Amino acid sequence: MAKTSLDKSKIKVLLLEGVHQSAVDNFQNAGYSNIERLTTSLSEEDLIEKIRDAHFIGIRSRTQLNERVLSAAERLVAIGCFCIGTNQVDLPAALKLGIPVFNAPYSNTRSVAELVLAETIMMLRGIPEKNARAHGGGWLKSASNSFEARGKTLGIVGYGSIGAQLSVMAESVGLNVIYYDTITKLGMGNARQVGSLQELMARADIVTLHVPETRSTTWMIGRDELALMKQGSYLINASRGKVVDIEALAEVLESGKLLGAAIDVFPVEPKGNDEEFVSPLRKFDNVILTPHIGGSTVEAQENIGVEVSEKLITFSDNGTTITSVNFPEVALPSHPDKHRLLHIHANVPGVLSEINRVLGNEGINISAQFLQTNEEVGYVVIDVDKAYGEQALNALREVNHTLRTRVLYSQADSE
Ligand SMILES: NC(=O)C1=CN([C@@H]2O[C@H](COP(=O)(O)OP(=O)(O)OC[C@H]3O[C@@H](n4cnc5c(N)ncnc54)[C@H](O)[C@@H]3O)[C@@H](O)[C@H]2O)C=CC1
Ligand SMILES: O=C(O)CCC(=O)C(=O)O
Repeated sequence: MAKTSLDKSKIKVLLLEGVHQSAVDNFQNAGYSNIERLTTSLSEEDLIEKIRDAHFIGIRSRTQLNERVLSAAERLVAIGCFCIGTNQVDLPAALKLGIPVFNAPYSNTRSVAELVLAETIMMLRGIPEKNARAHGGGWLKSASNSFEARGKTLGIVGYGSIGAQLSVMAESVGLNVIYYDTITKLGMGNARQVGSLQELMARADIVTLHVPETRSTTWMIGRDELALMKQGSYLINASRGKVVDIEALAEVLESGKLLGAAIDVFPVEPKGNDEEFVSPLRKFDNVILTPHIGGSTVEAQENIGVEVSEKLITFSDNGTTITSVNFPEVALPSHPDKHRLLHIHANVPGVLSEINRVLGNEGINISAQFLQTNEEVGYVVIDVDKAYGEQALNALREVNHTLRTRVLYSQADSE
C-alpha cells in the first residue's frame, strides 16, 4: 500500500449528504480509515468547523463550498462532488487555493432522462391530479386533458449529456423533439435544433430544462419566457432551482395556462430529510414535486460513489488530476522507485525556474518532471531519488507563490 506524506490513517475524509457506501468501501480498501460520513448537508458555520481538519470532502448538490468555507479548509487536498453539477463549489476560489475539484459527469445521466420521460407521460395523462384525487377518496375518471405522448413536441433546453439521452428515449415513444443550446449541436435521430429559447418556448408542448447553473442560466425562465408557452403546455425542471422563477411559474399555473409542471430542484432546498420543504408550488395538485432525486437511483449513486472516490484516491496516492473540473490536468505514471513531489503554485512567470534552482541548490537530482498550467495555477510534479523526500519538500515550500505541496513516498518503499 502506498505510503503518502501523511499516514493514511491520519488523512481525514469527510463525506456529506449521504454519499453512497461504495465510496466509503473504496476509501477503506485503499487504506484510508479516518472517514466521517453524514447524511445531511451542514450550515455554513458547522461546515467551517468540520472542514477545518479535513483533507478530502465529498458533497452532493446541497453543500455550498463558497470562498469563506474554503478559506477555512487549511488542510484540504481535494473536493469530490458526488454528482454532475459543480455550481455549489466556488471553482475559481478552489483553484486559487490550489484545490482540485472532481465530479461524476455521466453517472446519473440515465436516471435523470428516465425520470423526465416518465414525468412527461404522467403529466400528459393528468396523473398527478387523478392520483391526488384518489388519495383523497375521489374518482376522477375522465379523458379530458389526457393525451398520448405520440406526436407531441418535447422542447429540450440544454442538449448535453442528459438532454441528448432524453432526446433518443423521447423519440422512441413517438415524441417530436426540438432543442435549444447555446452551442450548435448535431441532433440525435430526428431531433432538430431551434435558433432561440423563445422559439422553443413557443413551439413545444412540453419544455424540459437541462442546463447547468451559470450566470447565463440563472432565472433564465421567468415571466416573459413562460408567457411564450402554449396554452395547455407543461414545464419540467430537473436542472437547477435557480433556472426557473418559481413565483412566475406559480402565477402561470394559477392562471391555467400550463396544465402541469414537474419540478425536482428549487432555489432553496432543505438541508436534509428532517427539514420542512417550503414552496409556493405545494398547493398545486397538477405539479409533480420531487426532492431533488433526478439522479437518486441505486445504480447511479453506487456508480458515483465509486467513480468520484477513485478520482480522489488517485489524486491522493499518485497526484493525477485527469478529469478535474477546475485544475490543470496531469496524467501521471506510477513511481515505484522514486519519491514524488507535488507543487501547486500561482501561475506567475519564473516559478518553474525557481523550483529547479532550489532543488539544484540542494543537489537534488530530478528524474522526471511534469508540468501543466492554466490561467491561475501551475501544477508541477517532480520525481526525485529516494534519498531526498523531506529535504526536497522543504526546499519547495520556500519557493515564492507556492500554494500547496505534498510528497508521495516511493511506492516500492512503502509496501
Ligand atoms: N436533478 C438532478 O438530480 C440532476 C440535475 N443535474 C443538472 O443537470 C445539468 C445538466 O447536466 P448534463 O446534461 O450532464 O450537462 P452537460 O454539460 O452535458 O449539458 C449542458 C448543456 O447545456 C448547454 N447550455 C449551457 N448554457 C446554456 C444556455 N444558457 N442556454 C442553452 N443551453 C445552455 C450546454 O451547451 C450543454 O450542451 C447539470 O449541470 C446539473 O445541474 C444533473 C444530474 C442530476
Ligand atoms: O444527487 C444529488 O444530490 C445531486 C444530483 C445533481 O443534481 C447532479 O448530479 O448535478
